[in-house]
Amino acid sequence: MTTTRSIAFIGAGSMAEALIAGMTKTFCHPTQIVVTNRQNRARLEELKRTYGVHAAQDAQRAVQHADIVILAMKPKDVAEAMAAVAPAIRPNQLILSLLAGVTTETIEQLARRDVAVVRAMPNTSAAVGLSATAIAGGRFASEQHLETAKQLFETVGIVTIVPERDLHAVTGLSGSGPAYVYYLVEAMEKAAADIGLERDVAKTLILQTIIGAAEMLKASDKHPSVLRREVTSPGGTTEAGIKVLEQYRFQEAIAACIRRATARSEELGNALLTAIAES
Ligand SMILES: NC(=O)C1=CN([C@@H]2O[C@H](COP(=O)(O)OP(=O)(O)OC[C@H]3O[C@@H](n4cnc5c(N)ncnc54)[C@H](OP(=O)(O)O)[C@@H]3O)[C@@H](O)[C@H]2O)C=CC1
Ligand SMILES: O=C(O)[C@@H]1CCC=N1
Repeated sequence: MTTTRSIAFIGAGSMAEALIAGMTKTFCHPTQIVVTNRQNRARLEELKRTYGVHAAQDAQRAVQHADIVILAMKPKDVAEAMAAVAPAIRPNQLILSLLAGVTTETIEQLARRDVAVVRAMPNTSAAVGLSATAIAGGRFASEQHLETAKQLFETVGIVTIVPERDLHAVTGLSGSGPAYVYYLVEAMEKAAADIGLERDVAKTLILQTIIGAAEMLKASDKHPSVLRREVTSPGGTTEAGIKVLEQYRFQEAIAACIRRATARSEELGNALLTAIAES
């Protein structure tokens, strides 16, 4: 654990909290972190109480004293947030952005300085230390900046470094990915109720089925389609069930979903650029 870094969060929502929970275990001491937001003072106090971090209302001051500035507001709010803190940004800082769709170039532009920016796409499983995070460096980010970002995100799961052009796809795949799994679980729970299973029993069975399948995928070298076939006895129940999924074009629906989420990431970045150009 380093003793020299100080970290300012601009935005104190669910992703900020998930990161703080991980970072304060091995990356830094809670007192090295200061959290800021737009207006919700009670939320800052809550984070202060829970994790022992500092809470501040003056974001510019928080940024002035930080080595790492973490942007954790929604993409639509970043221009306003950066306008408030840009005067305090120094060239030797690292700006770490969690924002879906927003490029490092846009962040550099909003910072009004040649500053190191690393764009990251974690997911909400960071809250339990199991995020799948991808990161990419901007024009002024060095190997060392990427390494620092990697270490930071490793406190909440696994980290892979990708070219920035891949981050829209990563966002559509693993950034939004937990929601797809939850949607499947919702569907399974509804189906279980329809076929008359008691709610708690169904919930336990579904959860263990998901965990078991995920562990199998992790432990085995086999392709998912092979693992699927191993469940599927000829003329059995699985075959009958999968045929229905095929009739409903399940795999096509998933592919379209991920493509659309990927395109939406690009749209969020472009919408911000338009808003900046018009302001
Ligand atoms: N949720 C997810 O699954 C994931 C989200 N992301 C990205 O992480 C970012 C944060 O998402 P999430 O934590 O879900 O968002 P939340 O809505 O939970 O939190 C947003 C935070 O931003 C603050 N904020 C808004 N405007 C400003 C401003 N002008 N200045 C300072 N702070 C501001 C809000 O403060 P206040 O309450 O006071 O308005 C709030 O604390 C997003 O950009 C998203 O794309 C990335 C990966 C996964
Ligand atoms: O839905 C969103 O825009 C954010 C980014 C990835 C997950 N949640």
